Amino acid sequence: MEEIVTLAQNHLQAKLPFVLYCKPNSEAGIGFFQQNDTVFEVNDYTEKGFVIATFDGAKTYLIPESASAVVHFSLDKKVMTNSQQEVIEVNTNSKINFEALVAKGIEAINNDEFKKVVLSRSEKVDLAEFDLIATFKKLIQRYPSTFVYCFYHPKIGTWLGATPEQLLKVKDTYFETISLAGTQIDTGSSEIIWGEKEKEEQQFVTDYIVSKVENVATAVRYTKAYSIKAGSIWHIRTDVSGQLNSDSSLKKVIGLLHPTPAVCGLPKENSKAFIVKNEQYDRSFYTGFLGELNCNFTTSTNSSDLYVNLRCMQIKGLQAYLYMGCGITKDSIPAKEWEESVNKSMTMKKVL
Ligand SMILES: C=C(O[C@H]1C=CC=C(C(=O)O)[C@@H]1O)C(=O)O
Repeated sequence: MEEIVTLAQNHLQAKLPFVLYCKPNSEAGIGFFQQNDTVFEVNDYTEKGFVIATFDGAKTYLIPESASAVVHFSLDKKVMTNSQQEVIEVNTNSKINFEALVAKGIEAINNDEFKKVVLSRSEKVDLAEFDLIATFKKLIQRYPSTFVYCFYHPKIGTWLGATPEQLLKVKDTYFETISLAGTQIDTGSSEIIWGEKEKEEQQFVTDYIVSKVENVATAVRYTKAYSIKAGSIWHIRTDVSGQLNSDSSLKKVIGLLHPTPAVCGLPKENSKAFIVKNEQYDRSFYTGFLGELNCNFTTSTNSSDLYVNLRCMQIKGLQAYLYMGCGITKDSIPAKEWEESVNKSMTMKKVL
């Protein structure tokens, strides 16, 4: 890991783009070190490299393999305990604004504008000091079951995160994706019980994904919903897989899935319009997607491995902008959704 730290620090100093990432439950990580500062964009999804796309689909950037040194590194994964005291400061204005936004979302659901909408907020945290690579290392140690990354491009920005959500994995015609929604904080109990609100919220995602992939694939299968933990947060998850039809391009499949009701809503267009109109900030790469495009850089085989950009933050100088969102249904309670967003923010706050 020390070699990669030096490489990344040199690239930072030279203002050259790079990305470091580590797949869920992996013993090794990968770094892409771009050799120039060109901004590359994905055109037709046949490109090879590391992709990062915005929520609104407006920008899909690439660190191309052809312009980069690709470096493998092993991880120093000493597991961190959660014993640290967590100080939760409540910003009253943010709470009032977020709860009002959620209430507006519930009202729109009651007016039949849509069935579900995922509403989010951004929180600025002032930092006394910040070390990008050290923070990335802390994310790896704390969240080994997630996709952890740190992305730097002098003309695009600095982002890092630890996401529990796969968007799409494709190898030849075989694909996998997941439906992830419903949140509860880990209390240490071995029995995880879900309320009807959370079950319904996750079922919306599963139904949407299955209905979309059935248009482009055969032999579609899905598991029973089960509980899964990321850091100190539990979610409900269903695994979906199948065989893509020969004319189902990556571009087509991603276009059908993204953004799923896990980060947008149902139906997609109405809920997206509500988000864009009412959230009053630009999600940018939060709830976009990122990962390997057309190459598994560990095995050098042709496959794609993409994740939804959750539990992430953008760094601007000595300020971190944290992003967190909550699935809103007719049964949502604004104060509970606020609390959920605070719990999600702790994923990032613990490493700052
Ligand atoms: C939108 C986020 O989470 C999504 C994924 C899992 C559970 C979610 C929920 O319970 O609302 C969200 O749908 C986020 O973490 O910012």
